[in-house]
Amino acid sequence: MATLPDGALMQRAATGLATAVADLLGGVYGRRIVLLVGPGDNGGDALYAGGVLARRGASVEAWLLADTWHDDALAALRRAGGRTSAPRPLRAGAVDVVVDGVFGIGARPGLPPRVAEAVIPISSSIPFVAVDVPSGVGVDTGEGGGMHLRADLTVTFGTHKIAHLADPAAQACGVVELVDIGLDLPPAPVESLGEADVAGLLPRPRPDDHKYTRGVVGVRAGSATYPGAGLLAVAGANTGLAGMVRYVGSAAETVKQHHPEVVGPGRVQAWVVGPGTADDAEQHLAEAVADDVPLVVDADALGHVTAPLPQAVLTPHAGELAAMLGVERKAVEAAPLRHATDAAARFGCVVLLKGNHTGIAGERVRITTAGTPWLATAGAGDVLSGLIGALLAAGLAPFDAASVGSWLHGAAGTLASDGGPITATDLARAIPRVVQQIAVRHWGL
Ligand SMILES: NC(=O)C1=CN([C@@H]2O[C@H](COP(=O)(O)OP(=O)(O)OC[C@H]3O[C@@H](n4cnc5c(N)ncnc54)[C@H](OP(=O)(O)O)[C@@H]3O)[C@@H](O)[C@H]2O)[C@@H](O)CC1
Ligand SMILES: [K+]
Repeated sequence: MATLPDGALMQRAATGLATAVADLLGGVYGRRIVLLVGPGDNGGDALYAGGVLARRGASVEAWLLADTWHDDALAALRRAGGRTSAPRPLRAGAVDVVVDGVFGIGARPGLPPRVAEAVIPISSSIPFVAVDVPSGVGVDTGEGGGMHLRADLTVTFGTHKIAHLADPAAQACGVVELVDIGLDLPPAPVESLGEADVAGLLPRPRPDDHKYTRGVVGVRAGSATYPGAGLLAVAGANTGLAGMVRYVGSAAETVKQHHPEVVGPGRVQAWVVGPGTADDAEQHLAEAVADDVPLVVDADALGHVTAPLPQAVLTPHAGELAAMLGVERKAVEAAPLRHATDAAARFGCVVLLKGNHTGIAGERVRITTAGTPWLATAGAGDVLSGLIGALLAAGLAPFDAASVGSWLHGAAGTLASDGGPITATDLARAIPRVVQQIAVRHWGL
């Protein structure tokens, strides 16, 4: 900022914001726009963007929701023909868009009563565009906590903030659009893999490979009561990413019928332990740990993790993590990243907390944004643990195996779903197709 003329970054931000609003509205002339304006530069961005839109023929009114505001930005809006007005209830169709410029990266979580009173009587059918973040969310934690606004589109600047990635705040952002304002940024404490990152991390078979050099993954899952969990964990492991899959458990007959290439007990480079193992979970976990290879611990086996497991990836959902940490499920859901990080420190390993945006805590934090809400279906977690096990067996470090596995799982869900419902079996079948698309796009095969 020191090297740029005063206000240059804000002008870039406001121009990007105005363009995004115009795109959303499909035009500017004659559109009716309300700006919710707070005391800081976030309100300044909204006011400057309002000025740009007013010049292009929009009717722009600013609701000043704090005792102070960005003076120069308000003057610019006025010069362009915009006006200020008092908050009023807005019925459906009363205006075309509301722009939330109340608080940005300077926000404390929660909303003052004056803002809440202005916003509550606005019809939920009017589109909201958040400037930088929906006001009131925990910008640097993704935690929801108190009251906050929700957006259909969030226009952010320079880089994504944790609130755009981590639930529950991420769910309040709608579609997130990043405007490049030319910042030079340090390494991020939280990362989100994209397809090219996954392409760089995925194990790639070499010409001199054979099945054993590509890694063998062992699956300890399923029981007489839950043979399906064993089958689905095997389906996730048996997607071609490792050289071979072994199965150990009481669903061996069913597994053999569905997966003729899967073999029985023997040496493995990684274990998957837990899905559907019921009463056998503790013994399976003890035997897998005794092998001293990396392992995925899921479902029934999670309750038997008491000591640190340095080579493990734990894959709980919110309820399982709550039980492991002795807290309420609600507490985990309100602050998933914090609880995953706590668990990673406590159990000395990588913790992958499943959710809308899955969080992976290890040496750093990664958040998976790939996926679809259709993935919330029985057995999808079993497929994920099998898949991560295969990546461990293929030689990825636990943190990479968990985050790459989670990304592939999300992408396979999206591909299989194509906008409609899916089963865990559809999901597993789509994994090789996702890998094939990555290979074609990024490896030049
Ligand atoms: N930096 C950059 O690179 C660029 C930044 N840009 C833009 O600037 C934005 C950041 O602006 P900002 O720093 O002025 O803070 P902002 O969020 O507007 O508000 C702070 C004010 O709100 C108040 N307040 C906060 N929470 C509150 C609450 N819950 N309840 C009540 N009051 C609360 C807070 O009060 P205080 O905490 O001081 O008591 C303070 O007065 C950023 O998001 C982006 O839009 C771009 O233009 C380009 C480049
Ligand atoms: K905002």
